[in-house]
Amino acid sequence: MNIAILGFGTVGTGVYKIINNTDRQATNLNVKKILIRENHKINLPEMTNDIDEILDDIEIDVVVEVIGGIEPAHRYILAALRHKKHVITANKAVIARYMDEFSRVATENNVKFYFESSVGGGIPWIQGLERALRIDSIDTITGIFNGTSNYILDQMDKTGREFNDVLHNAQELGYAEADPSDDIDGIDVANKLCISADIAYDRLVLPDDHRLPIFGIRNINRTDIEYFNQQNLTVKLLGKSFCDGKQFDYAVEPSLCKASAIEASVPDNYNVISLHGGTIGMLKFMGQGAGQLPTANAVIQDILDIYQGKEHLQRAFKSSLKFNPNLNRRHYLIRTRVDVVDIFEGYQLTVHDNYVLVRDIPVGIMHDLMKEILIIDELAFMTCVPEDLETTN
Ligand SMILES: NC(=O)C1=CN([C@@H]2O[C@H](COP(=O)(O)OP(=O)(O)OC[C@H]3O[C@@H](n4cnc5c(N)ncnc54)[C@H](OP(=O)(O)O)[C@@H]3O)[C@@H](O)[C@H]2O)C=CC1
Ligand SMILES: N[C@@H](CC=O)C(=O)O
Repeated sequence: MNIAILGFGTVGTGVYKIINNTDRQATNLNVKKILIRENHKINLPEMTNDIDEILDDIEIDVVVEVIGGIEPAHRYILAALRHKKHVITANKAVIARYMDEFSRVATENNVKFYFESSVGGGIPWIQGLERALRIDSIDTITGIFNGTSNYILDQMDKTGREFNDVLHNAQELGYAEADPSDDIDGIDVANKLCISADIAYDRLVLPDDHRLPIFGIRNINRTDIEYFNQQNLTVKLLGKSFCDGKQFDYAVEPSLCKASAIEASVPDNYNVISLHGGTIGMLKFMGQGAGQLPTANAVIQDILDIYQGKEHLQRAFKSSLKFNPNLNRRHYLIRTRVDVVDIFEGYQLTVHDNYVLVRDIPVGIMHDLMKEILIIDELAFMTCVPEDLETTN
């Protein structure tokens, strides 16, 4: 099979390396063309600056889009599908926005659009989710979906280093997005949770929906982490969605995990993503959620699925499930210099050192109120607290 790689950065280079160095099934694959930016120097025979050279090459079967971002990735993916080429992409930002359009155009042109690497890097999460859906409805999707933020929190916890210092490391290791704000503000998790919910619920959940509760780890500091540690708790950035058959919710938020929770001990750039289905119960998928070779590995698994004629699930996005950001209520710890008594009028508040515990508040309302607090105190931080935690008494 002849392949074109669009974008020769961390993941694109990884795909090229694995294909050219394996003695297993990927020996049936050949990288024929690599698209690089117009102003970049051509230093490999496969390289070109001209997308049309790839689109018009009838020998190219598969286009791997790993440029990232929305445009021109969106345009190139559509053009490749319309030129009857299968498309594989790791680009969750563009998939989360255009999953329905890509799926429809792929079907119209009788080609495949696969994206295993877009959620959970090297973890076979999409495949696992699709398999689970053959039997069960999924009522829970939850987990650590971002390698960069997990690496930052884990390193801050283990080494006591500062946030920016560790973020810089994550960038050097190839984990972070071109704009790392996406990693630390929860946007990347939001994109991945949208893709997962699209598949699980057969309903499009668009990341631009301003009602989605999304809060990242930008404001966490070492003192927060030390305080949580004293209580034997570990903070993780989680994506969460629950469905009761008629409605679903959705949240991206820092969450405290007890030492006994699997999530608490997920290290470095690893992710753990869970689903719950009626007959299978809870299923957890763990592996490296970011990084060159694990991500490239998942890209190549998709190519091999096409090579072997393996069909992935097709969704029509026809479900009438309603989004309700306040479907669930949780407890939250907030660190802020703002007097929050009036803001949380009607809710039970307890002061714990520099933190205020708000009990039993609907998730969507909590996120909306936190936006108000951030206008006055831009360094404020909040985290969800386990329901049965003793300190909440
Ligand atoms: N890194 C990871 O661990 C993972 C990444 N992903 C996703 O994979 C995609 C690629 O990520 P990654 O490889 O890390 O990103 P990089 O920034 O390392 O690579 C992207 C490459 O594409 C190039 N590029 C940008 N625009 C164009 C263009 N118009 N034409 C040709 N080349 C272009 C960039 O060049 P330049 O440097 O000059 O901008 C860069 O070389 C992203 O969507 C990311 O979200 C998914 C899972 C894991
Ligand atoms: N920046 C992302 C890369 C993989 O999706 C992450 O850190 O998880």
